[in-house]
Amino acid sequence: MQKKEKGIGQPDRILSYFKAQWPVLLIVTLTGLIYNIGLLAGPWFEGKMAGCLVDVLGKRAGFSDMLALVISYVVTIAVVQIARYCKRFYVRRFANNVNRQMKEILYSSLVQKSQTELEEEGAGNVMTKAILDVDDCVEGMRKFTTEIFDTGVALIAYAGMLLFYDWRLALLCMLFPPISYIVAEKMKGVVQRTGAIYKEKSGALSAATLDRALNAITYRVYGCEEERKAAYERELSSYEKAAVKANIWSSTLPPVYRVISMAGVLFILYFGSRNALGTGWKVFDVAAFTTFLSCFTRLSVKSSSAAKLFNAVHKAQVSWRRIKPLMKATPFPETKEEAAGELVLSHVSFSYPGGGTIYRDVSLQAEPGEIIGVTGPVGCGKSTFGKTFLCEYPYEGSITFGGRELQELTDSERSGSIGYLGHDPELFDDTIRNNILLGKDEDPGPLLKAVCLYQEVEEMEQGMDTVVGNGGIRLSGGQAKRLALARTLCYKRPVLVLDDPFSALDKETEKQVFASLKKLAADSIVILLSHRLYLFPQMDQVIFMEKGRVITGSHESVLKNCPEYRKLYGEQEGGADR
Ligand SMILES: Nc1ncnc2c1ncn2[C@@H]1O[C@H](COP(=O)(O)OP(=O)(O)OP(=O)(O)O)[C@@H](O)[C@H]1O
Repeated sequence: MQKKEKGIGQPDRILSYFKAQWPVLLIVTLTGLIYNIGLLAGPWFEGKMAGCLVDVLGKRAGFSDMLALVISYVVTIAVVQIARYCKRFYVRRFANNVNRQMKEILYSSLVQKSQTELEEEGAGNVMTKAILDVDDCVEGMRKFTTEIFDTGVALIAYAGMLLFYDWRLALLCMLFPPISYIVAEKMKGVVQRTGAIYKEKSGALSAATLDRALNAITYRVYGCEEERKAAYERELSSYEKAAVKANIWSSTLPPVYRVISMAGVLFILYFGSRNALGTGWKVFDVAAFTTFLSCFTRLSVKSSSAAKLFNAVHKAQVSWRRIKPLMKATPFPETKEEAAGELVLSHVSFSYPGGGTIYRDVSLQAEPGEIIGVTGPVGCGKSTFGKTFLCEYPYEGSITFGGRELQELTDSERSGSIGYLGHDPELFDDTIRNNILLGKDEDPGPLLKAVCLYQEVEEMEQGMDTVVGNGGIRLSGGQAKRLALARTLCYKRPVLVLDDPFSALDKETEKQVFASLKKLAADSIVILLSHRLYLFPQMDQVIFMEKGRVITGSHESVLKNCPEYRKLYGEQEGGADR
């Protein structure tokens, strides 16, 4: 059993994730407030110290006054920094928790999509894209949670302090940061456009470089090297021009925005000095003047981070919109005791819509613990037979499991009863651990041992946290197959259909994995589709398929009654081993 979607009322609403994490967010709020209010102490102390320095020089205060101020300043800054550390720690924890919860829900929803849907969309791709979207979405939530304090609260606090000292001067100089936003917003188009052109040119140059490298010999042999070189030079020079343009816009504009945002300093210098001289709107001493100036400088620096916040939120919204339809409260189908039972096939025939019969009249009975080996020549319909249990297309005859007709079960009931491992391992761009556990909270070690992958994973630099790439691209074929088998065993069902899970394994590994399978799936019915036959003597039943004809029985009886099976078995090394 898993602890899934605990505390997530409506997983398709982003607020639910914030609500579920309220204790962590409470700590974030408290430490965030301490940190941000504490930040005000910086300018305040700086002002006080400047004032004290003037007093010390004018002999109105002693060195001990300054020392007391400095010590209080250091202590306050230390407290503020500790609060900042705690806040960041808990924001990270919030993000990790939400990421895990979202992925659990996502995995659960993807696992229950029909095999056809997944195949159409490319299961590995769907998962990889959705996982990246979850990461972006959570990153946006994390930035929002961080920035709401680091930027939002800090801005309010600084603005409050400025208004407190001199509201007219505050309003006047606070006009400039919004002007810098507006200018930045107006210029965004140019920056994005030149950036996009640069990326495009960079892609073209990479393609041209690769082309020259891969086809170097061909170009030389056919004497078109010079021509290719000239074309390459053209790509290179247009890339350089685009890079310079993009860099000019992206690197020169931020200082301009900063200057606009800081323009209020000129007003502070003019009107603040008048205040200090006693001829302005308010009366400032040196401390108040310094505090005001320092506060405004920080406000204007902070205000530039507001753009970061908007960008993060916008990106998160886009990702959320894409994954929202998948974020449904569909708990993983659990294997129920009462679901275990006998599998009975009675006169089952199958043809794809509009096509001829792939196999006909299969009848058999199987008890939990039995392994049924399905084989036959290439293209005989093994995979089709395996997929019949997924009920993507209607079959003729009857297949009952635990007394219930398979095609009358709901999707969720069926996926709770039938586990399926297809030809394609369907791995997604996540860690080995996540590819197996799909959000479950347990140790994947025993499963990796069962599929003889533990040692290899241990030797990888990141171990179980190695990211395998989309479709398991960074693994060998055999590793990918075993990883997918580990996942299937992690989500064991009463009936397990495994389509050639050992095809990329050597004989010795296959034997070991088969032994583990027998042990781990001792209470399931396993339907094992395979080309290789040397393990077939260990099967409880054998199904041999050829040209629509199906022969069932024990290995010995099929061997005796079916010359084609005998021939196939004899041709394989396993036959000789016997
Ligand atoms: N979705 C489909 N629609 C129509 N025909 C299909 C479909 N899938 C498979 N077939 C056909 O069904 C027949 C059996 O294919 P299947 O993949 O089940 O055989 P197989 O024994 O698993 O093949 P292999 O030995 O290559 O693994 C083939 O003639 C194939 O063209």
